[in-house]
Amino acid sequence: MTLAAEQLSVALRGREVVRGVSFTLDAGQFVGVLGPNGAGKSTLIRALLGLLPASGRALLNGQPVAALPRAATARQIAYLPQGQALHWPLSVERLVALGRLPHLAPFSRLSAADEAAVARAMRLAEVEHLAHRTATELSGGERARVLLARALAVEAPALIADEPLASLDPEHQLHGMELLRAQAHGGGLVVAVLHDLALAARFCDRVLVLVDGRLVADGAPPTVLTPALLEQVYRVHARLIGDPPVPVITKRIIADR
Ligand SMILES: Nc1ncnc2c1ncn2[C@@H]1O[C@H](COP(=O)(O)OP(=O)(O)OP(=O)(O)O)[C@@H](O)[C@H]1O
Repeated sequence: MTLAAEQLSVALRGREVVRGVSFTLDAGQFVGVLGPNGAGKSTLIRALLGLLPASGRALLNGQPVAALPRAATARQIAYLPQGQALHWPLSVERLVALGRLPHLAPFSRLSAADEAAVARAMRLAEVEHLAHRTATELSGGERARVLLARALAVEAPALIADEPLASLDPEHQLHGMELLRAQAHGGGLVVAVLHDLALAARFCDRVLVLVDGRLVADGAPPTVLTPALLEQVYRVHARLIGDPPVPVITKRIIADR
């Protein structure tokens, strides 16, 4: 499994928000996508998935994503969008089972293998105890973990998660990162948009940093997440602690006016 961007650019309402981004991501990697609010991370991901018109190319195993049938892409890449709202009062188990849709023929029922994938995903995401709850009645963090389970239930070779840690408590953030890393190190490709730099440094194999739509850094966290880069990118001071080094944000840089 490889996922690549070749000079990928996206304009929204006439403004270029992703600008000439190129990289190749391989199976076995846990890749963090970092950058300030509005940098273009979600837009880049949606363009990679072929969900937005873009110039340049997004390539899945060397094939242009834009030319692939949507169902084929959905079987290859599970997508967990940012902050998804739930509208239907489905049980959690049925919501997670929606992750199997890309594998099902129209109007067909879940096979035993589909049921097993749903059970596996719920176990991995530690949401089995929520199975019979109504999804619209979950807390924000519970909902986030159930939606992660739905993405895991796809059992796709790649998983792209847009801010999967948002609204998770510290224990579940750690569990989420362990789970995503295990998926990658088990042979998958995992890409996650993250704002927690310390967790990205601890868990990711590689980080991509976007600023104003451009890819400004790409590499292993210790080489990328230096205090100098964090000053430039996020306008914060940071200290590195531990080995491997993990950045701790200490204060904002207030520009002189
Ligand atoms: N539908 C849209 N129409 C016009 N502009 C948009 C649209 N969606 C996003 N944008 C703009 O594109 C830029 C990039 O947005 P994007 O959501 O990709 O950023 P992001 O890096 O994911 O941010 P965040 O960390 O805040 O989630 C932002 O300036 C945003 O306001």
